[in-house]
Amino acid sequence: MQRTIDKQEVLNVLKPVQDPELRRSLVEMEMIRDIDIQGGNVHFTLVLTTPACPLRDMIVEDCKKAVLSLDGVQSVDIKVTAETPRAKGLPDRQGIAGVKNIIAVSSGKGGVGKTTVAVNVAVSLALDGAQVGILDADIYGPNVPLMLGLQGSRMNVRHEEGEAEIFEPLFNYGVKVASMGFWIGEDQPLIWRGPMLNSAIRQFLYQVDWGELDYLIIDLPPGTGDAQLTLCQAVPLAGAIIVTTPQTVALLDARKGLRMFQQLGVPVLGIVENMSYFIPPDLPDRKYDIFSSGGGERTARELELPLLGMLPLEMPVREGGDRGVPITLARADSVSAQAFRKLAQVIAGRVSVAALS
Ligand SMILES: Nc1ncnc2c1ncn2[C@@H]1O[C@H](COP(=O)(O)OP(=O)(O)OP(=O)(O)O)[C@@H](O)[C@H]1O
Repeated sequence: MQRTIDKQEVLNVLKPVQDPELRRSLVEMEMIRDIDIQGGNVHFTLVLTTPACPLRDMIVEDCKKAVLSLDGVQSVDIKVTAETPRAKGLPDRQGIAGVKNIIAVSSGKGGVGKTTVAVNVAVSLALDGAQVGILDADIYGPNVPLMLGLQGSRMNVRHEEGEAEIFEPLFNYGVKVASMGFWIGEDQPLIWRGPMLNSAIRQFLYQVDWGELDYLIIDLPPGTGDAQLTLCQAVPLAGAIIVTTPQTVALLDARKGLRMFQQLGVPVLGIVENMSYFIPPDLPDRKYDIFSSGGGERTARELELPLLGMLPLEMPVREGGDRGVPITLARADSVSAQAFRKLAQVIAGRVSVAALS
């Protein structure tokens, strides 16, 4: 005879199961919902804190194991969904309605792959099911349109009675995109001066019709100038990421960036080391440390920041960027694509931890 299992029993065995990153009980965080029991078959919904949860499989396995330990349970069916929490941020900053987490991607100097990281992280989050936007604030060289296959596009502007102009973002590969390049033309050199720059950036933050977003990625210009200051002071950032390469000079630039964010009260999520090692196209199983190894780890240690990921230098990354098809889509099984997917999940995990702690 089948024993009757009740919901409370299921909740009781699930109580000790924790989200390993948040280190809190799934039950206490109300991540277990809609329990339905049909004889020995238990169904429920697991609501994660990000669609890009890095530990999703592990959490599902832990839940299954716990419920199967209950006497009389024959099968466990778990539907996994996600509700991304909203970043806290300082009270004097004005959030963007509908946008839960704003993440700035920065670098101390140009050419380290900041835009490549921003674009591939955005696409990776979208591939995991998140609602994602990217704001190209790199006014001195807006490369996001090129890398997302939107070169030459223009943003539509809506004028509503008595309202400010509203810009409609473009959309490609699951990502909403706004770029200075859609406005001024990618090849038009522009000299931005303080107040003009300030108002352009504010328009891009608050007058783009972003809709509902789990993550808005901002590709900052390199360095620590006016644009970075304006942005960091305007919106409540969930966090900033500093992209570096392994050379020792990069450490100095990274430190400057870190200081700026700290002074502005912006949490730094960690360091991303790009071009960590080289994978030759004809020998994809080989790895060469061209810039000396361990630079990113050393930088992260010295700055007391986590190293969020190490990305290889691989030709298809540049080719994908130039062709407007990010490596995460163009060569989804490549080492680089896998590294970007993992990086995006690590970032999403950190953002959730920060929002809920
Ligand atoms: N991991 C990588 N492997 C191969 N090529 C890469 C990698 N990362 C970036 N690149 C290439 O290096 C060049 C510079 O990258 P990117 O434009 O992303 O840098 P950036 O830091 O945003 O530069 P800037 O801010 O000066 O515009 C691009 O051609 C890009 O395709």
